[in-house]
Amino acid sequence: MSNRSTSDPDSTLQPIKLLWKLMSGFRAYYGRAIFALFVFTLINYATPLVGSATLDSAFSKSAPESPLTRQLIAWMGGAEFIRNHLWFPALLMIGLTLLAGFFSFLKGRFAAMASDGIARKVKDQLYDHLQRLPAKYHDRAETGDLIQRCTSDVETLRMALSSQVVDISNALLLLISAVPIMFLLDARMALISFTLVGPIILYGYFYIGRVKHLFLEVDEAEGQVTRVVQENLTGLRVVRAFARQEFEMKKFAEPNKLYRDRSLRLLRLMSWYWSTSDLIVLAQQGLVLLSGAWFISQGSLTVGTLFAFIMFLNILLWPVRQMGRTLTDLGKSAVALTRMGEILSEPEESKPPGNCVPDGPAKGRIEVKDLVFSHGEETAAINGISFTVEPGQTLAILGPSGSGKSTLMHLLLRLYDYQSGSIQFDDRELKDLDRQWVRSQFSVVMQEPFLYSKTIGENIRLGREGAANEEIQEAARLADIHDTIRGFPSDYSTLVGERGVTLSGGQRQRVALARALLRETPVLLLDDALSAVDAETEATILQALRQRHGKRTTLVIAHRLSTLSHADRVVVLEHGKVIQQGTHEELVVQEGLYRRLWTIQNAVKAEVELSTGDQSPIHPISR
Ligand SMILES: Nc1ncnc2c1ncn2[C@@H]1O[C@H](COP(=O)(O)OP(=O)(O)OP(=O)(O)O)[C@@H](O)[C@H]1O
Repeated sequence: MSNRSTSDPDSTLQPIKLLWKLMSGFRAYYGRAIFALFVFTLINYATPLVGSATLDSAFSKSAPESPLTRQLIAWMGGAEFIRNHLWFPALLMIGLTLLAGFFSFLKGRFAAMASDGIARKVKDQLYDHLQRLPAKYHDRAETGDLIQRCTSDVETLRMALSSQVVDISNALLLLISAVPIMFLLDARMALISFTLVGPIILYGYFYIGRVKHLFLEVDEAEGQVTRVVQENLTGLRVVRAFARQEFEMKKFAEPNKLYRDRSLRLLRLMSWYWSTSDLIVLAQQGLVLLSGAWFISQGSLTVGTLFAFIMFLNILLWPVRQMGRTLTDLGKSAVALTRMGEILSEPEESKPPGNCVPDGPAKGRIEVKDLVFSHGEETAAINGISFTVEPGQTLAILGPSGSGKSTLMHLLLRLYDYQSGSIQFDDRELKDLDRQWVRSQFSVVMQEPFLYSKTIGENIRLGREGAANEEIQEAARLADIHDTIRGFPSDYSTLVGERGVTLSGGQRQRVALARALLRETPVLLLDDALSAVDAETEATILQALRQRHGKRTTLVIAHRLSTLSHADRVVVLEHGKVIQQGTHEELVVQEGLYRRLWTIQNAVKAEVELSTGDQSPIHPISR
């Protein structure tokens, strides 16, 4: 995250603190919303007071006891004038209601401007921060859960900020301002009116406190549903191929049921809350009505004052009763905020101040010495590897599955930092070099290349922004994919993915290779990058790469010896250790894994040639 310091890596930001921070830049909008709310509240109170003054002027012979009502009658032209011009208070009340509506609109508008702005900002920050988190974080994070935090949790927060913040201010403002006005009107009635307000608020507070944990549980259950759907959609083909639909449906039914059960439980508890608080509100209104009627019959209260109290209660009790729901939603928002805070408080990929950015491009010399790295507690994935690659040389890396080949590539890219030993890049320790600079010196084709839902041309251009079309085509030619692209309906403008062509595994690898070749960095890393390409195409690509030999350092991981045999040097890994090292010619005469693989692959080749009668080499195993 750009504006978050990395100095407090372990602190999980408190929701309130985080919210305050997120609100920066938008607090003025809230100020305006609260001002509009204040005016709205004042007008809201004026309407019943005008009604009360009108009723007392029309029906009461004597002047009302309340000095507030007397003053209001005087402002409105006196009891006589009001009695003879009833249209005037009617118009006044309509005007006041319209004005209240206008300020209510302003309040909503400013609050929405603030909440939408904050939601956008927090989404940007989350996205930005996720880009900067280390590979280790993404290794253990669940994608579905992250998506939920960045979408529905942000939406929960947005809703809270657009309505709940204003609702709470509204209720507080109403309560604070109602007390003096109601006491000025009639102290006895004011006391009676507030009898049950305290219990309503306390009841809401304690009830919500007790069911709060359920909000988190419902949220977690929703997260599980998202996770299962996301996993299922990602692996849809595997599910179909293994006829696992039945199993997947059961797998989905479980979290779905859990979500339903928890939501229902929450709903049940909340409906208890709502009905009970409704009962208290009704009891409060009944109490005011009954005591008002009693005081009127005793001649100690005017009809106008009772009217004003009934109106006040209507204005006051609704938001006070609503406090329960507002607190409920605030509980949800606090959970959502905490979940977002957990992401935002994750430390970014470290950027030690000592890391340097050398001038100009690297030469591409790599010297690895006694390198040790483990992903966690388990045995080291890289366990004391040493080798050297001179600038422009090609190093091939071979080894059984799980021997640490990809991990080695990831260490070179500084996706992880090694625990001991050293990697010298152009005679400087890799750990002392700026990560971004290191990555800018490497082009990489990963084991499972990722292409965006863009056009093929745009996907290749990602290698170098601003590359000319001719350069893109040249890279595609080198990767032997140019003719295939030409055959697509829209050439290089053909979309990849759901809305366009579905590329085969080999085609994807070649597009990714073209992207890496376009980058023209001092080092090229190919992590099993041609595994899905047929042998003939592979030979063509290797031939093209050989012609560029010496221009850039190349590290190539592969299982086919045909891919590896042209390398200047081959390193054979097993269990994270180098078990053999040398040129193809040296290794092929040495006892060991390389020779065994060589024999097996040659035997297979010979068998294929025999069965097809084809005497030409399938692919150039020897140089
Ligand atoms: N992100 C990770 N977290 C934990 N362990 C990992 C991670 N990535 C790899 N490993 C473990 O590290 C070891 C080396 O894995 P690596 O992917 O480097 O092997 P590889 O030689 O590239 O295998 P393959 O040829 O199958 O791609 C394996 O035991 C693997 O389980």
